Amino acid sequence: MSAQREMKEKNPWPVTIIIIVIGVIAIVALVTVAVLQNMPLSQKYKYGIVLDAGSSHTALYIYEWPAEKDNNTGRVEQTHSCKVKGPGISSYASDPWKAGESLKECMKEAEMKVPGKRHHETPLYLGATAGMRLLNMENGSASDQVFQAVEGALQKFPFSFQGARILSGQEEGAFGWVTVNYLDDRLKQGLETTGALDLGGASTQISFVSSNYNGSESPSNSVTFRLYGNNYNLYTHSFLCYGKDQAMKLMLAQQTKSGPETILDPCFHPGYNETKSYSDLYNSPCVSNRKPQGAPATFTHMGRGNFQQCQEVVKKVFDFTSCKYSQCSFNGVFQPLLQGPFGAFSAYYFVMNFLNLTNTSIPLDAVRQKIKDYCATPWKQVMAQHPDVKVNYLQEYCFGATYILTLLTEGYNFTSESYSNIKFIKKIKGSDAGWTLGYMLNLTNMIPAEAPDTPPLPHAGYVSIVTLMAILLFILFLVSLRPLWRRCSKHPRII
Ligand SMILES: Nc1ncnc2c1ncn2[C@@H]1O[C@H](COP(=O)(O)OP(=O)(O)O)[C@@H](O)[C@H]1O
Ligand SMILES: [Ca+2]
Repeated sequence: MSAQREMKEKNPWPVTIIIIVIGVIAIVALVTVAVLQNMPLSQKYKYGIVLDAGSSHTALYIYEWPAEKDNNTGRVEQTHSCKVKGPGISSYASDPWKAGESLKECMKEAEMKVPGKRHHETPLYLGATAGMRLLNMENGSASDQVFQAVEGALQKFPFSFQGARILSGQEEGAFGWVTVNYLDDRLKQGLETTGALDLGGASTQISFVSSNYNGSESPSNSVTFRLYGNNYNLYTHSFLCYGKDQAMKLMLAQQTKSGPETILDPCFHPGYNETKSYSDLYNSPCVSNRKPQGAPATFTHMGRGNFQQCQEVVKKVFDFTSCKYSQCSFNGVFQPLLQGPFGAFSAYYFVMNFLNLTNTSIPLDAVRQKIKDYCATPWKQVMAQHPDVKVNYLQEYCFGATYILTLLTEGYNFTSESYSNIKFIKKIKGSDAGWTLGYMLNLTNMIPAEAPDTPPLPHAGYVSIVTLMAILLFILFLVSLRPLWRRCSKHPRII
């Protein structure tokens, strides 16, 4: 026996150490291969841009999602938004090119925010809502010119421009509903959905799933979706002219039927006093046919600040007289039984948030009392208490809150009980509630009709199990060597 061999036989530890080292290397290699092979690919992002051309203003939203997850969704997030300066594009009817110009600043911002190498593949959409619907009704060629100007401006940017168009009221309602439920992760999990209430300036939408509605009664209010393997039969309706700003015109038209020189308006604060022009008030198709004959050029708009009386005037803008269906909301429009939780956004949120009334567990009577007190507050005092709020918004919160309450309770039939099912929201998980995200998800086919195949284990679970198994195998291996070691220690000279 050589001296070296003798050494090994005397001392088995070098062999054991080698076995352990090889074992550890094998485990590390096995786990590393398992982890790398199954790791989600490195996170590259894709982008999409949507311009919401509303009646009162335009906003740009940038969305981002992991590149390899186009079809697995639940992962699209809003990363940036930009508010276009100036009014909505429909206000540029007499100067269309300015509508295009107005978008440039936000578009430049988008160029900075989206990584350069993604510019060409980033889809860019512009959707216009009720402001352009009204302009199109009133003056089709002016609306075409505004679109030409806007398209011309957007095409100059390096994104993949997919067109500018007017959304139908149904699309606006349905995509708002998709957005809310997508962000809440309700679609993928097949959970009970949330209804969507959107209050714009020129129109308002209500959309929800009701189990007693299958679309057969009033099919024009029905939108069906198959999303992640679930069928949805959505009820949706958009009321043109019932957005906050046009509803105010309806309310003022109610009070200026006879063409008076002065009105004492219960929906404005006491001490409010402005001279307004009849032609401005009656400039929209929502009221143009009601313009009083022989009215003076202007009227003095004075505030009375009386919530109850304001509610009476506001009620008159809704027609509750006829319904040819089993049940209606107002203006003869079918509405099934309200069901489930609701998310109320856009002007619903702005107004209720201003009045600290977003908490819907406050009883309706207390909400009414708060609005009553607010409306009765003298205009001077209101202005002094809110020096940073734009006067244009400030003067309208009394009317806005009264209108919201009347629309919800008298219009849509929310009760003191079901009122608490409403949540006034601005954002969900960092993304604005509104139709834009749903619109983009739909146009990029990002919500699959069928549920995507998901691996039986999440990545972290998979890695843990592989690691645990490898360690267990190795321990088993060491244990199987135990008789060998025992022999070594009893007869250290013989292996
Ligand atoms: N800070 C705010 N306070 C009150 N109202 C607001 C505020 N910001 C926006 N709004 C209102 O929200 C509404 C938004 O409507 P918009 O989306 O432009 O119209 P539409 O959806 O009918 O085309 C407008 O009535 C606007 O006055
Ligand atoms: Ca809107």
